[in-house]
Amino acid sequence: MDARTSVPPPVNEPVRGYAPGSPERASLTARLAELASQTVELTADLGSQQRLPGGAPFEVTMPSDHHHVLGRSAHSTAEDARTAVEATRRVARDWADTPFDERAAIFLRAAELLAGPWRDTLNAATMLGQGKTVQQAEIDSACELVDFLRFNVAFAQQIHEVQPLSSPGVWNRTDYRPLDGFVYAVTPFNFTAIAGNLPTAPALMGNTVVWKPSPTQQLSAHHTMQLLRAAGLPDGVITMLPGDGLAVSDVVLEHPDLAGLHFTGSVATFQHLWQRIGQNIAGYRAYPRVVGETGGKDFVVVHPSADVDVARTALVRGAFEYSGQKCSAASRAYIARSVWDRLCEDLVEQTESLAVGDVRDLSSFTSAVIDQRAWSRHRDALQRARSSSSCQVLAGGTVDDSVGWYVRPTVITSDDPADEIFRTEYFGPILGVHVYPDAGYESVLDLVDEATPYGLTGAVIAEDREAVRLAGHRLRHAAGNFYVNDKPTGAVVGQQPFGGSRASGTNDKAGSMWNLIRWASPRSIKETLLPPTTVEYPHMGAEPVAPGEAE
Ligand SMILES: NC(=O)c1ccc[n+]([C@@H]2O[C@H](COP(=O)([O-])OP(=O)(O)OC[C@H]3O[C@@H](n4cnc5c(N)ncnc54)[C@H](O)[C@@H]3O)[C@@H](O)[C@H]2O)c1
Ligand SMILES: N[C@@H](CCC=O)C(=O)O
Repeated sequence: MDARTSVPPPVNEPVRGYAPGSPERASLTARLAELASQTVELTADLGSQQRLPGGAPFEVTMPSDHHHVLGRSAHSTAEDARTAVEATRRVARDWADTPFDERAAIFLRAAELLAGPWRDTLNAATMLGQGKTVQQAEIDSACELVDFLRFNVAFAQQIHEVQPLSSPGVWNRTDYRPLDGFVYAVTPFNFTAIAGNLPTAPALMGNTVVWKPSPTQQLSAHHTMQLLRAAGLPDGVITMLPGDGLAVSDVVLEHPDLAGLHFTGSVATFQHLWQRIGQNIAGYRAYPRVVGETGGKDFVVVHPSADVDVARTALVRGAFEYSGQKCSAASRAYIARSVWDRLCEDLVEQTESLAVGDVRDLSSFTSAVIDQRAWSRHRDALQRARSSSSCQVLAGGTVDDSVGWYVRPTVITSDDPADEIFRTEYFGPILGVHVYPDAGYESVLDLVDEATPYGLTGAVIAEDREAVRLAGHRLRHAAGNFYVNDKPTGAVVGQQPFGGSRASGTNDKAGSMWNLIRWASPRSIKETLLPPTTVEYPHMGAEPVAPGEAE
């Protein structure tokens, strides 16, 4: 149990604008040029040693210029995984015994370093390596990660403050122990903040962590690890294994000390990892906690009363920022006929005019998709849509891989609400639109609810209060993050705790105390201050003798 002081009240990190002529733009541009001119060795972090893993090599390239190599790494082998697990196990007890305040101070320092001197490095690495524009990098690798680091400390303190009642003569306490083993954090390519949060949240709660980032996020993962070290994170508390994770999972998921999986990525990968844990369930010392946030097919419902400009902005930003590579991206829209008649032309024109280009050109609205696999998936989806009699490509629809993995922001309408554009998570810049008759609002809400197995994010655009209420009610389980008159993306830590249910995940809400509690195993302690010294209870005594009654 830790003695506790109070932690600094968290505030959200302000988003910088990077306007032409601003000092932040000059300093970021210089760092972009530096990182772009280097080829970094992207090592594994195995506690006391940082070295390349022993498996097949791979390169991290720029999505917007795929001939440009930013870093070289290698896939981690089973032997690397064993070394990483042993490194975390060696320090587990010391870390668990480190007072909360001291653990918290490391992550608070990391937040300040990132908000200040490390900001350009993480932003530049995220822009170059993951194809984010400056705005998208800033809200992710700077602000959201700073927020996770700051707010989690405050949430952890809130958890520690939840203590039981004590009756007279007794002192009851809850000891928020770390889990009885290590946590496996497996993270996606698309958010540097998520990749940073998944290992640090369990570590803050006193756990040690084996972190397996996505190969396409390895450049910013490398810098995140360096940042944590600069903030004072001891060797082995978080170990990091680059690569595809196949050999790593063979070791980690079979290890008796596996105490938790903290995952974000696709449904298929999550279900595969959970199945493997299930298969080995009798082989663990304690039942592993499984937390996973996965895919989405996120909706925007536009009511006849909607403001057309609000709808257009929510659709374009929601669907095409970061080329739709957010689990929260708007990828299916249901638009009332009367609104569509006024919206269609502007939506198409605005989509066609979006600047799509190299992330180093700060005037780009968005850039390329992450890699060849994503690019091919979009090429095939667009070919299918073009040849389908029920689909009409209204904007975009073209791809180009000559320099980068480019897919133009695309709007496709279909009369068939069962078409795959309304059901499949392409994870890219394709927005499916279904136009419904104005009188069909209630039935369209049922359609939205039932069309996909997901339940991540969604939005309703309406001026009519009853329409908003109805959507909120009918779509209660269709989205874990529900937006009214806004895009369905851009959740802010501490303001809109993030996560969905159904196929979209376990809904443990990253950036909230509900997530952190999953990384604690509470122990109830009862201390009796004046303990009893006799066995008998009052009911066992002899009946009192009535006055005058013979004994
Ligand atoms: N709900 C959310 O909060 C959220 C946030 C971001 C991304 N996502 C989802 O993530 C997906 C996109 O990310 P992605 O392409 O990186 O997902 P992915 O499932 O392909 O990969 C996720 C991670 O799993 C790893 N992985 C795959 N197989 C593995 C194995 N056998 N053992 C160990 N690791 C393994 C990958 O290398 C990567 O690190 C989309 O479906 C998106 O919706 C969800
Ligand atoms: N939290 C992010 C999405 C994360 C998924 O990729 C948002 O709200 O847009």
